[in-house]
Amino acid sequence: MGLLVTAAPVLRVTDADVVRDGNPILSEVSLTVRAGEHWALLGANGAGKSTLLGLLGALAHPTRGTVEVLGHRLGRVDMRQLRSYVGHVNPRHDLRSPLKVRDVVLTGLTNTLERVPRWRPTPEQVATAERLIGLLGLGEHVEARWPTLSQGERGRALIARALMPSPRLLLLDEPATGLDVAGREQLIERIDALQRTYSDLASVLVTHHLEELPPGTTHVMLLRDGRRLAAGPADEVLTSDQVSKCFDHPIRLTRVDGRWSVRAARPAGTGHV
Ligand SMILES: Nc1ncnc2c1ncn2[C@@H]1O[C@H](COP(=O)(O)OP(=O)(O)OP(=O)(O)O)[C@@H](O)[C@H]1O
Repeated sequence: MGLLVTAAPVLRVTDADVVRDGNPILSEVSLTVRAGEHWALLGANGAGKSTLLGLLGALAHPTRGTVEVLGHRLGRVDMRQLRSYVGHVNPRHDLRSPLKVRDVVLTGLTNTLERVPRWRPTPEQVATAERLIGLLGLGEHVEARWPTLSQGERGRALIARALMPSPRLLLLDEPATGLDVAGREQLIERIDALQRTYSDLASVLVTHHLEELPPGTTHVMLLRDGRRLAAGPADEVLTSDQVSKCFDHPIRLTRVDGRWSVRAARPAGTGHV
């Protein structure tokens, strides 16, 4: 354990800029993520969250500055190979064939949408897939076929898939989008369970909804207009004042039982009696 704490950070972004079509999308963003930390990237629509997640997942290079993923500097390393060590959960998983949940999860080992012809998992790999399916609360759906799953079940199956290669880093891009309240709560419960089970795993979750933050969120970065507004331990960064600045709206933030909730702050004298 001690070794891991002092080892190279899982992610290190230093003064990164991203410019697309001449427009600055990210400016001077720095971020260090260490083993066991669970970060949330928060910001309004268009703040640059997905662009930053793309750098962290070795999907794109910064225009300026440096990005190190698992100790490897982007630009000096085979991006495809590096990506296979990062668990990146993309809710837009364009699987067409009716694979069973177990097989979908096993495609995390080949990093493919479909099962690779003639590739056969070992009994240990099948056991790992089934254990992860259980951890994500899908034990009763091991044999279920992809098209029959609800959106929430698919999302959780994709997290199990991303965990198959035992990544040190898990990236979650708006995992609760489109879920009803039960689906969202089941997702959060399962993310919480996996963060407790894999204590060295680091994660970065992108969202614009503070209600979606798992209670184990340790750190937060607030992005506004492509710039880092604040970053650090969750309880220091998530104040009504800073979140109001981030979303450019007066917001009152509360935390109950580890979960956050927000509502618009009303000017004094306008509340209901
Ligand atoms: N390839 C591109 N060319 C030009 N502009 C782009 C490109 N990609 C993204 N942008 C712009 O960069 C800004 C940040 O986009 P990004 O998707 O990173 O934001 P986001 O915070 O994830 O937003 P959302 O919450 O809406 O998903 C947006 O204004 C977007 O229109």
